[in-house]
Amino acid sequence: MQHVITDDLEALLATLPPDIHDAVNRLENRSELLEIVLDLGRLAEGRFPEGEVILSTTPVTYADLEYVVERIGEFGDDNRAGIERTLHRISAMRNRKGRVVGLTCRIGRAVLGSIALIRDIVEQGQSILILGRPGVGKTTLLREIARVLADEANKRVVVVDTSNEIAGDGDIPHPGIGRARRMQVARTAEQHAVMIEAVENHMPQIIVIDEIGTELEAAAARTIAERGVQLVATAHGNSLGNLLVNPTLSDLVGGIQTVTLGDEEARRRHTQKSIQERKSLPTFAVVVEQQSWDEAVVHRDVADTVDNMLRGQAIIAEERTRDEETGEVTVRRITTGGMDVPGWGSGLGGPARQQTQGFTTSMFERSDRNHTHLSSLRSNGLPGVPTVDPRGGGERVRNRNQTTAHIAPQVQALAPTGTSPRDGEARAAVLTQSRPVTDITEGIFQANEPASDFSPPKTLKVYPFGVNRDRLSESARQLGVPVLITNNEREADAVITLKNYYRRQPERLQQAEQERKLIIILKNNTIAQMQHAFARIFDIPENAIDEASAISDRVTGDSETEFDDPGKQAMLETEDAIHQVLNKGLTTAELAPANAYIRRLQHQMATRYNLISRSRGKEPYRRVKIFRARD
Ligand SMILES: Nc1ncnc2c1ncn2[C@@H]1O[C@H](COP(=O)(O)OP(=O)(O)OP(=O)(O)O)[C@@H](O)[C@H]1O
Repeated sequence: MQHVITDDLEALLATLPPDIHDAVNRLENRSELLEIVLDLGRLAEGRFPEGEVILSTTPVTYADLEYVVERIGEFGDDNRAGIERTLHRISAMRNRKGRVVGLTCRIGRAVLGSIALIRDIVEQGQSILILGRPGVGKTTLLREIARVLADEANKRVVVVDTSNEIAGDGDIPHPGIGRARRMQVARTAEQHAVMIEAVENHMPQIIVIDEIGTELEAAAARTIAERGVQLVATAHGNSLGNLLVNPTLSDLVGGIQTVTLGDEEARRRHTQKSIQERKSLPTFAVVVEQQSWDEAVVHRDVADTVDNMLRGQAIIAEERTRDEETGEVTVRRITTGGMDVPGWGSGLGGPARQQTQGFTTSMFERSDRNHTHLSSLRSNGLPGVPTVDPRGGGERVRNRNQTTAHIAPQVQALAPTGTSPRDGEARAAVLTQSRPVTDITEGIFQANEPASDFSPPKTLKVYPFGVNRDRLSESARQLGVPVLITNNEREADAVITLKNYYRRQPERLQQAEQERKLIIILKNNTIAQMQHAFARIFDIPENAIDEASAISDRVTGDSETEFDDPGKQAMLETEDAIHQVLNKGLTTAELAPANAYIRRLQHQMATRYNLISRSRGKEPYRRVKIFRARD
């Protein structure tokens, strides 16, 4: 599709002194004009992607500058102003007394179709960070992403619009953001607070934000991502590499820490004792380095790329180019330095590039291990859940309280494929159905289907219900399985939940069962359990899991104890109950008994969602009940 551009250029020209206005009107390539620059005592200039043109014959005067200032909106504390209902941005330079001595008038445009380059990634639901030099078109791309997600993907999108640049000046957002909602920010310094407010008050599925630039904003971004909301944002910096070494913002891509290895470990790794490692999971799973309107380099797995960068290994990225004439997007895999990946495509038994609906795309394998795995998936067809033990009979699975629950004979578990002490009882069982749901402890099943008939799609879309999303994505990433975590229960192929939730609220999963989705039940929120479940589904050997778990645990600091934390569990349950009341038509929800401290947190959370809450009963059974506020 060719781009459709709305630029309301006339509205900006009307604010300029008449001679400059006329000079712009005489330009042939006005539709490519980026900025008009007025500096006191100099000739006015027009900036194009290719260079500048002169727009006046006499130097700019104070009167010229005042002419413009009188016709535009008020300047904010960031020295930026706009023109109501347009996307233009006018930035001022002032002398030491505050008087305007220079103006940069940027022509804002809504460019429909500019998302083409990364549309597939945006729709996958991962958080995306867009980098690029000033003026490369980041805000324009962000605006189009907001519109497409709101209007075409029907998502609840909130734009946190610090300088009113994404949705334009004035209180009514520019149609360039479609149905996305916009929150204005009174003072730039409050951007981080508005980001959090957006999540707490307006239930967005996606938050769009221009220019994450401070530590507080980076921290707010992490909080938002941890709440399972997709973030699409821009930040200063041209590349993932320079963001990583920027102390203020490196947390966005996982951050760096120095660790000291023991002598033995250093010898084994052939490294020095003091090495640099990624500190945490990146807030943004994907980084897009925008190079121009039609070119970008995409890092689809930021965690992996950062790990490789820190180990001094070559990194592999995708270079995406959009053909201006045909609109077709081409994807090339490149290594550091922009070289094609040698041999890519040749050894995989498939074409190097694939053409789908005008989109030329490659296969997205990552490391060698995953590479092998995915290519074996291709040659053998996707494996279904591994074969059920032919001997039949029941299987005893220990539940949380170390008692044993008997699963009906139709519900069969796989013979264990290894006996690593790490997984022990956590090993996921693969179950067939025809059982009262309350009999289930942990396992994977699909309603009314023999387990062996289940064949996951090429990418398994998983909807987490009470399960920690970060750990889920980290476990899939480390195992190298094609799992996408979605916020949309309907589009999911599988629902992953905890035994506790499943026991207490099976009705939540009834819809998923009716739609014959795969249901994965974990005993608790640990990476080890998640990996075992995925391993079962994707037929991954045990040693790969143990290796991957060891890495994940080191990176995330994961441990059973941390996730058995009753406080965290209680708050997850509260969030879930609130979700039920707000979205599922329940009028009340009663929470499990909890101590006074947790009850206080539960009341606070309910208040943030404008719900009423009361404590009921006597200790130790005192519990919080949440009600929908009367309309
Ligand atoms: N795809 C496009 N087609 C036509 N014009 C575009 C396109 N993308 C951006 N522009 C124009 O390029 C200029 C710079 O774009 P934009 O403001 O989005 O850049 P930016 O990277 O956000 O800049 P900054 O970092 O300074 O905020 C604007 O005039 C915008 O209208």
